[in-house]
Amino acid sequence: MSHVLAIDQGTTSSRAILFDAAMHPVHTAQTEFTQHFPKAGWVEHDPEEIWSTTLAMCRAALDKGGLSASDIAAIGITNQRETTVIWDRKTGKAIHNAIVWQDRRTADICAALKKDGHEAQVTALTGLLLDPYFSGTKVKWLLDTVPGARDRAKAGDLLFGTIDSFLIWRLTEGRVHATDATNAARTLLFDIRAGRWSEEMCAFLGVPTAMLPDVRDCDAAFGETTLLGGSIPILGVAGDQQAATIGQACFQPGMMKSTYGTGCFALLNTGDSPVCSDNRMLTTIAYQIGGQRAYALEGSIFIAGAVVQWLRDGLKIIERADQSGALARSADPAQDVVIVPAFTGLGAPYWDPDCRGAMFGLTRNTGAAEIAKAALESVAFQTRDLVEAMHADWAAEAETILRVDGGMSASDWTMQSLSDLLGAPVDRPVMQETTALGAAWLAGMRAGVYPDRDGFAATWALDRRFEPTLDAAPREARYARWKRAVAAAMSV
Ligand SMILES: Nc1ncnc2c1ncn2[C@@H]1O[C@H](COP(=O)(O)OP(=O)(O)O)[C@@H](O)[C@H]1O
Ligand SMILES: O=P(O)(O)OC[C@H](O)CO
Repeated sequence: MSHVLAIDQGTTSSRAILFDAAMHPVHTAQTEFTQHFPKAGWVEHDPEEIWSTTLAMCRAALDKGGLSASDIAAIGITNQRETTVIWDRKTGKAIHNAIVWQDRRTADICAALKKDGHEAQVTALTGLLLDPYFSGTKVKWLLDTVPGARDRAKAGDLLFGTIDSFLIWRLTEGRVHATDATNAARTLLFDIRAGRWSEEMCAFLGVPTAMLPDVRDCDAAFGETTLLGGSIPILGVAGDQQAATIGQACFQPGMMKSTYGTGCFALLNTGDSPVCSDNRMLTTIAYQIGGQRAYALEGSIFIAGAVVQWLRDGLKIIERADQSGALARSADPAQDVVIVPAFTGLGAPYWDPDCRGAMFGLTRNTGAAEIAKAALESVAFQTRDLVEAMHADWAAEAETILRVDGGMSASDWTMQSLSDLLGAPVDRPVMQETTALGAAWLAGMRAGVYPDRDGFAATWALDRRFEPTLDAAPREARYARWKRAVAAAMSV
């Protein structure tokens, strides 16, 4: 019983990571799976492939470590959030492909509800916006589109879940239909203050309550699986961005983490009462542990590391992502190129799905280095937008120190520019597997093999602190220029 198995079911890959008794990741198995794009703006996953890759990775991680079920104290699950599955209670088969969080097919439903003036009420209940990003309108679309689905759902024959619920159902072979509070908080169906499903939102979107999972704490018991060669309890569940918040030990109000993967998701812990945003941030549940709920303000940026992929695969000015920093460093400091990377619209705080990317400040001397610099800086400017909005919403007494993680946080150049443009320190931990660690800690703590919250927080270790090196005047001038560039891109 020396290890904990974390399942990290993400947007592009399924991973299983084994953590040892000292909470170190010791064996990892990972595989990508198929992305389906049936129409422009639609993104689907095959639930059977999500399940088969997840189970295969769990078995592969155990094999790599030469471990068996009896060595595993508990399983923790973390997952891509909002992605929606509806399945048949008897057969366990999904009635349609999963509709992924990136999918825009319900934009018209959202626009119509917004036009009718419903958004303020929806935000007050759920902390979210009327945007296709969230699960609620995806469930409505499925129930409206798949023949007979709504009647079957009303009769209790169909079940809804985000990916965590679907995996729990499969792992427990149909014995447990449950989710955790962080995943529930992303559905548009959950009353984040009362901590239960909102009958009002369910009625509003025509979602029968009979199909909803039981909502539990992140460190609750979610049943047991016997599919890995013996019985293992599932004792931890959190959406991936919340799991990273936990993994970064952001347990005090005012602590903030930002994860730089394909996109970027920043969460600011606001303590035990929800903060309503006047600046188009989301209000969400950061975690619910031992019956205690903490809330967060969240800002979601759609393009972060993806801008580096564009430098590599689109412009072909680098061969590998880790070359982007050196190229940016070689840029002519006299040129001030700005890139607004709105390749798929803009997320927080602008929420403009129709905006497209733009580049400003080009001269005859502009080359690959200046473009790489502007691309990396766009991530810093977008983070500054989120930090500004969060501070306007919630006047923290203490200075906010940002804890960073995700693939792009490996770039020293980007993290330094982030600190410079924020005018604040940026802390990068030694442990980069923060998302999986968050899920593993929840499960291991509940199983009694990992320390309590304070003990866990004490294990957080700094790899490097980036301190601002830019004076306030040039910093503010550059940020003002970014704001003008965004306004111009949105006006075209
Ligand atoms: N050294 C680096 N410099 C800049 N960007 C990087 C670097 N290493 C990885 N990235 C970017 O980070 C992203 C991958 O991060 P990851 O956390 O694995 O993302 P995801 O979980 O969304 O797949 C890619 O978009 C890649 O371009
Ligand atoms: O799977 P990721 O890392 O792309 O994260 C997706 C987010 O949970 C979407 O809200």
